[in-house]
Amino acid sequence: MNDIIIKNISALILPKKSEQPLKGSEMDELEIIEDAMIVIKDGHVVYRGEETKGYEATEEIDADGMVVSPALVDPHTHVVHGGSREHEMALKRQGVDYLTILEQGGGILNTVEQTRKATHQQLLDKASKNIIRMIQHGVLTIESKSGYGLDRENELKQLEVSREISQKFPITMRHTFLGPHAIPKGMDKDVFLDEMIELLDEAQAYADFADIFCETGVFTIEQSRKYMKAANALGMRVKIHADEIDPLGGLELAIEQNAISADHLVAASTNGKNLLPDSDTVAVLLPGTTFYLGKDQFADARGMIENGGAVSLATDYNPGSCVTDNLQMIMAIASLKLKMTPNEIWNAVTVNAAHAIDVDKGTLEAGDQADIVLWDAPNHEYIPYHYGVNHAHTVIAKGQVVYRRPGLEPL
Ligand SMILES: O=C(O)CC1=NCN=C1
Ligand SMILES: [Zn+2]
Repeated sequence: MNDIIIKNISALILPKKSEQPLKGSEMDELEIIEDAMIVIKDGHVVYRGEETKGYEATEEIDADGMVVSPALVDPHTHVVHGGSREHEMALKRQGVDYLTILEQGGGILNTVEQTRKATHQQLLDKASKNIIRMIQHGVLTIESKSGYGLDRENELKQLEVSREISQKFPITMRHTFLGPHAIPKGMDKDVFLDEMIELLDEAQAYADFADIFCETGVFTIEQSRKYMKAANALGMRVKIHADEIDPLGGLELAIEQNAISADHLVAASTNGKNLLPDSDTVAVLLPGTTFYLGKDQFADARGMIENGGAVSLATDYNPGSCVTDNLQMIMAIASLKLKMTPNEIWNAVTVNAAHAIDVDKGTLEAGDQADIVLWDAPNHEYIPYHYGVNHAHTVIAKGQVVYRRPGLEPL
């Protein structure tokens, strides 16, 4: 295991480690140390702060004036899935909306068909390409959902692939059972929901959380409550895809059921947003999905933050409603469309994202695992400002360099 000193850091970004997610005005606080260095030993941080003498290491990395931060955390992805849905772009161009495509047997159900056909190895090989890209983009902690199997065999297949990813790559993962993601063709909704509730007990051996898609035409508030109560009764923390398109009151239900996160929230009610600050629920906002669905209304991040809520960001990477694995792009959309400040954005993709999946990541304190990114950027505001490219220059996972941005081949 190399000992490494990273020196000549122009700006070292240090999100605050705390027992609770950052809420309200805390989200705009971000410690940044100039002319800094980091000392890594046995894969962990032993010193981070202003340049100082007295440390030695087998390897020195000259950050050459770059910005350095903890590696990013993506707390909401559907990265394990079969096939793709580019054919749906033609329907979108014709103005067919997301829920109509699903109602017609496409959307999620199209991916279910392709996921059920795929073998474990095929799903692993396909997801591995996205995981590598996420690592190259500075993301080393990832949440991965099932939800494209809709039966025991295929839901567990997805979760097994998800768990194998965490063995195959130097990343930290959290796994979510999203059995009630859609209703299999020809099945009664309540019969199917009871099957997924029945599966919770077995699924909790593979998954950290239980999640449900609460939306018009999918699962109602009452059905979602039934499922979340069953998961809570088993001791599983719950999540919910809530108020993505229609204002069903999913955020209120999330808070009522002590969900660790409520995700999407584009149509969250004022009542729900008022309950958020005093809850233990993190609002995970997915502005890339709003962009991809061609919607004008984005989640009210400003209202949630100014009201004292805890906000995080994620890609929602999936084959139909947000086809990007680039969390840096989400940082830019959060700046442009959610009107979040650079400090809020950095906290939303590090410490608050970590709280949304109950993992101790997103900080660089002594003792923390050395998951670190060197960014080819003049300052921390630059990354949300210059969108659509990868600013990561060097990625260090568990104290080992796992990615260095290549230059051009000799011309
Ligand atoms: O469309 C998909 O595959 C993923 C999704 N689930 C709920 N919203 C989007
Ligand atoms: Zn999702």
